[in-house]
Amino acid sequence: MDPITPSALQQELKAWVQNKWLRRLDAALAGFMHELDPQADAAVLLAVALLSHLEGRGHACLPLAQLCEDAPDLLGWGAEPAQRLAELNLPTTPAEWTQCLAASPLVWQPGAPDNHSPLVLQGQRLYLRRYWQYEQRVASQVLARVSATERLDTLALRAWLCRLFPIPAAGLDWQQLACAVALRSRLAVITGGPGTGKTYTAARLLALLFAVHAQRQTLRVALAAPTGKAAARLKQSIESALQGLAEALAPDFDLRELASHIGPARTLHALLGARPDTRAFRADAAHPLELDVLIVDEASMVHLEMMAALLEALPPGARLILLGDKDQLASVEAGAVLGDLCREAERGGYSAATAAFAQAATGQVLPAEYLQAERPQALAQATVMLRESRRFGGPIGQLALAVNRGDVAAAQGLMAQAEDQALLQLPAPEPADVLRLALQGRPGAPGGYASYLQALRQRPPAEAGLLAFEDWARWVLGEFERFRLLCAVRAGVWGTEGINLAVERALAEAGLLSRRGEWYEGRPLMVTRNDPSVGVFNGDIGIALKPHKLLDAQGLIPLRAYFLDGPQLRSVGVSRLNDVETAFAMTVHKSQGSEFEHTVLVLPEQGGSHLSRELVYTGITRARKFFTLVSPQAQTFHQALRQRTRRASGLLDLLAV
Ligand SMILES: Nc1ncnc2c1ncn2[C@@H]1O[C@H](COP(=O)(O)OP(=O)(O)OP(=O)(O)O)[C@@H](O)[C@H]1O
Repeated sequence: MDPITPSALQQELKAWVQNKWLRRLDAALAGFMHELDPQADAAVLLAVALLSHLEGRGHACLPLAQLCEDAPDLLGWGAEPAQRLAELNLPTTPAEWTQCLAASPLVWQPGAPDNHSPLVLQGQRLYLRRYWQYEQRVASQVLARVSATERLDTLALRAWLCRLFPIPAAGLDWQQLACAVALRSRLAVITGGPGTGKTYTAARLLALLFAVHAQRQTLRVALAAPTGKAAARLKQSIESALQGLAEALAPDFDLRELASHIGPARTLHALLGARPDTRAFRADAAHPLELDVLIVDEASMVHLEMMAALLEALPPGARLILLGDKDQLASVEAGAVLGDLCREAERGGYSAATAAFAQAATGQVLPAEYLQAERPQALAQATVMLRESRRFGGPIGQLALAVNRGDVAAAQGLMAQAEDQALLQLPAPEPADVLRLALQGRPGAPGGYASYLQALRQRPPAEAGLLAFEDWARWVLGEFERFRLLCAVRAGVWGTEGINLAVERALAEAGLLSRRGEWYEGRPLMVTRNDPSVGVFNGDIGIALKPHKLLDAQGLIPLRAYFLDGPQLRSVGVSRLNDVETAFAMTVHKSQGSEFEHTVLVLPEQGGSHLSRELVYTGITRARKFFTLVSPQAQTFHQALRQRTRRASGLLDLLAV
């Protein structure tokens, strides 16, 4: 049978869009490439559509070997689209694919004269040129930063470390090792599960940097995170940790005074200077950030494009310290940079030189299992995984570990231990059970949204003044953060859309909210798009409240959305908010960087490629005290645990030096 023609392929792609196997954008991109090259082979056009589809699913490239090996798995497709793909009679081996792509004028292969074509074929990976460039930039920046190691006075370093870690750890002290290792290079990656002390370690590292820096008074330090909430949390934790360390470092220097110069923690968008309607930031290689040390928390949420922009905007001499949990979900956007950077973190992979340095600086001997005699990688020498959780060792921590291992039996066993109220799996749940959880909580974990609704009703009288109003607003926002419904998906009765509507209705019917139209006092909201002109960023969570005594021309009080950044309250008139959603229920993706006393994870009835072990792990690790699993079908939970997310990327290969 002859291969499909380009025009027949366009018809086929249209049908795939109608069947929702592809996005409209994916077929349109293939059409655009056909216009650029009217002679284009159908296989090349199909590769473009699949590449675009994969980019929409978070992959940085189309890995041809994987496409030939297991297309349904890679594309997240069921049997029918996979069958239709096979019937197109197009290349079936990576060699056939690369031959066909390499012959196309739409494709450039590094090493050949650059024809500025929109696609790049690097080995057996096809990229949109933009993503190929991001990967190249990230890899070259990372390697340059980890390769330039500083010579340090290990004796002095050891003395400082003893003061910063006065209590010897029971086993290997990875936190101390992380401080020592991170001090050597201009990029350090510190990963670990929740409560393993990433921020605790970063604060000590910062104190160490002040200690060893010749001009500590002028050291410019900045803190940032992908979301406003995570940034505020980082600032608070670092600040209080530095306060606590001041005694240990006095009288050599005044850490409190140095810490007071650290500016506010910002979102990465704000730090880099996001501009409306453009991908470019104000800060870039030509206009670098004015700082010497940058600590970025929740780095698992930093996507490839953002990481490339961040690394480029950092002056070559500045240090970057990335903190994050490598096992968490990656960002919605393409790339899983932290996961790629930490792929070998569990094994250590330290060279003999790093081990000798670590021993000299900390007195600890790295066990042989963490050493790599042959070809140790440069990045591994600047990466440390923290392994002991300080506040997460209980049942929730054990459940997170079981999920991370994909151990369904252990996870089910933990949730079945009825005597432990921290964990619960609702048996055969109905949508009404989710409403009950939202209104009342559950045995062992009472409350739900009741406490925030109670706070809402206790607004101080206007005469009590602005400060009383602000305290109340902080209280309402704080109470709201105690409980959250997290969904794996958006659509359907078990998705955020269905649950938000149902909860709003149930609370109104119970007389707990008076809901008139879209905006009502007490509406919890999440910002879904950055809007620097208004000062709100994707992922910000707020609550609509009547402000303190501000009447408009009609004598009405227009609602404002209030947000809490640490202790800081900020507000925006709701009419200025264009992209917001109600936030009684939010997706697990959007919950990253937040923690709630009681977290309820709601899975959909049907499994699918959107469910993964990383998603369940991320949901569980959002819970501080109580976790409830709502899985309408038991096998959905099992399927999720069996499915690991591996995003296609060439970063691992580029970094393997
Ligand atoms: N070595 C240590 N000794 C005493 N307390 C510690 C130590 N390491 C961490 N902690 C404490 O454990 C708690 C968790 O630490 P931290 O917040 O730094 O963890 P984290 O990994 O940043 O957590 P998250 O993933 O939630 O951001 C904090 O209260 C911290 O002070």
